[in-house]
Amino acid sequence: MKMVRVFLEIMRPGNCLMAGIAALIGLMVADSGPLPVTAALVFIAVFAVTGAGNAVNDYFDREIDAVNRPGRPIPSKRISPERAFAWSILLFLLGSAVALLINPVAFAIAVANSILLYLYARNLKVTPFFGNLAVGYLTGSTFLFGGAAGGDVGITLFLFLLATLATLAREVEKDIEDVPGDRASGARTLPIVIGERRASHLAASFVLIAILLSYLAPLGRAYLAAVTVADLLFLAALASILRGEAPRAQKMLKAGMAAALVAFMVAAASGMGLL
Ligand SMILES: CC(C)=CCC/C(C)=C/CC/C(C)=C/CC/C(C)=C/COC[C@H](O)COP(=O)(O)O
Ligand SMILES: CC(C)=CCC/C(C)=C/CC/C(C)=C/CC/C(C)=C/COP(=O)(O)OP(=O)(O)O
Ligand SMILES: [Mg+2]
Repeated sequence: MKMVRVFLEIMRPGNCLMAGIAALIGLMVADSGPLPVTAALVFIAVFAVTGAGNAVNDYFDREIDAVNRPGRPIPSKRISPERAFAWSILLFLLGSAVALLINPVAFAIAVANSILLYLYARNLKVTPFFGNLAVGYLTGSTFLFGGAAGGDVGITLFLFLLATLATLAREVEKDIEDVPGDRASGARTLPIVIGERRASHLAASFVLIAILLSYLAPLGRAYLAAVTVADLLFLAALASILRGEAPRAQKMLKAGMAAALVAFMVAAASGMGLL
């Protein structure tokens, strides 16, 4: 049982769940009456590919995590690097195969994201800003994947933009938080290259633009009420960013992202005539 649990733990199931929900929102925004089997395939594909990305990330990060996060599955020796790597490849293949059952566009996104997640973990992560850009695109792509499965990427492009901006801000704040360890290991992250102050101002601008754009969505009054909760959390995160409190800012940004998913679920439900 412990072995099964560590295979799930290395996937970071909380992130996989958020990503799967985002993809379902994209599906419901694109198609107000999706078939249950399509919804199941969308959720499974995104859950598997996201989990693969997290597992392969821990495989390539095992030396850094042994210092910064020794409790994680590989540095704590609860799973071998080889098994973690094999598990990630299996999940990439499973997620892409399930996406193939949906339609060719969904399959193309799943394969492209799988390759990008692998390259991020192996190389891209340590390149200034491009690593952040990759994670920002990948997070936003969950909505595009759901929209593609529903046959209309349309408005999911707007959700893609919001999610990418919020994730970019959070990734920059996580890099500011990690500057001591990254500097010691020679990683050239954005705050190390342009300075923490400029990097935090960039993160703040991403959050501000995302908040302003979130009110432009033609998604109904119930959505506006729900997204206000998310935007209040993003405003709190903005205050933390400007005060130089990166650890608090990145946690507040994740809370805002979760609240924003609820707001998008409200929009999808009202679009389906459920509200
Ligand atoms: C202003 C506004 C309404 C913005 C929209 C925010 C939104 C809906 C974001 C999308 C949330 C989402 C699809 C999350 C998927 C999973 C996830 C948390 C991805 C980004 O995190 C990657 C990160 O590097 C994981 O690190 P950690 O959380 O520390 O394990
Ligand atoms: C739409 C499809 C088919 C897949 C989407 C795939 C998704 C949602 C990816 C979301 C972003 C994500 C979870 C990326 C995984 C890579 C990752 C764990 C980045 C963070 O890693 P590090 O920068 O090493 O920081 P930590 O490991 O300390 O969190
Ligand atoms: Mg990592």
